[in-house]
This record gives sequence, structure tokens and C-alpha cells, in this order.
Amino acid sequence: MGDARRPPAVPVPAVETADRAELYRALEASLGCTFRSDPLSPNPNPLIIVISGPSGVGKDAVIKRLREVREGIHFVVTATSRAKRVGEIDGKDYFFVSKEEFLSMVDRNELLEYALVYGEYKGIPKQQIKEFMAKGYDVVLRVDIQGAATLRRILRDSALFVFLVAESESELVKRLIDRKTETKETLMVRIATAREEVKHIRDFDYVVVNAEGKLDGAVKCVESIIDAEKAKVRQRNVVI
Ligand SMILES: Nc1ncnc2c1ncn2[C@@H]1O[C@H](COP(=O)(O)OP(=O)(O)OP(=O)(O)O)[C@@H](O)[C@H]1O
Repeated sequence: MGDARRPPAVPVPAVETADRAELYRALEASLGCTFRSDPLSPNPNPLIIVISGPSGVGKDAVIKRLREVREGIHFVVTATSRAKRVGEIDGKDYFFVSKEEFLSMVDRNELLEYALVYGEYKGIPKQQIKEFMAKGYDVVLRVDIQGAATLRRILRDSALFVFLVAESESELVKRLIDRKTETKETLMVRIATAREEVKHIRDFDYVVVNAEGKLDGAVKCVESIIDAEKAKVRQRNVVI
């Protein structure tokens, strides 16, 4: 008895002599199907990339460069009650709001997480994340270690957590001094805090060294991590 589903026998020409198109069509006819040209793997999910690390390690510098070199990334602008530093732009570097405004955002449940850091509030607006992920963008969140710990509790493994470090404590201190944004008191606090913070590396997925004069190397490393995430068979799936 013949198999009704089997395609009729079609001669397939010899590979040595047939041209590519002829061979392709003959293979389709012989196998009884058309070869599909839609992608074999689905589009990767948009990512939430949490970038954290001690004060002065270069979080802002790395993110700024990453935005210059990579498309499809949205940097979520944090809301803060702290005063603007020279050169910072409202709505670009941070949303600068009063303490009262900040607390009403909290009341309206508009923040994914927030914290009181060095006496000032900082928080991540949810709406921006939802809006850009819906458009297919990866979103980058820049938080201190305390914020990263809170986000880990909220987002679990659905987000990608990257810890930035300097190559040594000594380099981190020099970088903080050179930035000229600190008083001797805040320098002491930031250095002491950084010592404690390095102990939290284990709660992160990746650690990236931002070495002196090697900002581009650190950015390339972050890009490689994102690329690897995009190629994962089991993708992270964010629900906020
Ligand atoms: N790889 C690097 N080499 C040299 N200088 C760097 C490098 N990365 C960052 N810097 C400089 O170090 C200083 C601190 O960087 P940045 O302000 O980005 O740190 P941060 O982690 O965002 O700090 P904070 O959490 O206090 O806001 C800046 O003056 C920045 O230009």
C-alpha cells in the first residue's frame, strides 16, 4: 500500500552539475514543502538592565557612553530630591523634584522603587519602563547598591544585574577626589560605604571592571553581556 502523504518522487539533480536555484527547487519538490524564510528564533525579549556600583565608580560615565554606541536602549531617568550639580540637566540626568513632590509620587504608586540616600530621595518612575519596553527597547536603570538590592527583591531574575567596580579601592578614591563634587565629610562616607558595598557583588549577575582610562572597555563588556542575554534560549521575562 502506498503512503498518500508521501510527496511524489521528484528527481533531484546531481549537486556537482545543477545550479543552486534548480537544486533548491528540486529539494522543495522532492520533500513536498516550501522552505520557510521566517526567523528560526523568535525576537529576544526587551531587557531591564540594572547598572549599579559604588559612588564614583563610573555608572553615569558608562551609561552615557553606552547610549552613544548602542541603539534600542532607553535610560530611565531617575527622580531625585537632591540639588542639581553643575552641568546636570533636568529630565536628562535626573528629574529634579522637591521632597514634597517626591512623596506624592510615592503616594500615587508611581515608583518601581525608591530610597533615601545621603538624606535625599531617589526613585525609578514605572511609567517610563512600561512605555519603552512596550516599544521593544531595553531599559537601563542606574541605582546604588541599596536600590539594586530592592530591585532584586522586586524583579528577581527577570532583570539583568550588573555591578561596576574600579580596578582597585585606590583608583576609586582618586576618581572621587578628581570629580570635585565631594566635601571631605561626604568623601569619607562614600569611601566607607564603598567598602561595605563591594561585599554585595554576589547578589549580581555580572561584574564589570571600569578601569582608569578604559571606559570603552567597560562599555564593550556591558554590550557583550547584553548580546549574550539576547542569545539566551530561556529569556528573562519582565512583569512590573
Ligand atoms: N574608566 C574611567 N577612567 C577615568 N575616569 C573615569 C572612568 N569612568 C568614570 N570616570 C570619571 O570618574 C568620575 C566618577 O564617575 P561617575 O560620576 O560616572 O560615577 P558614578 O558611579 O555615576 O557616581 P555617583 O554614584 O556618585 O553619581 C567622573 O569624573 C568620571 O568622568
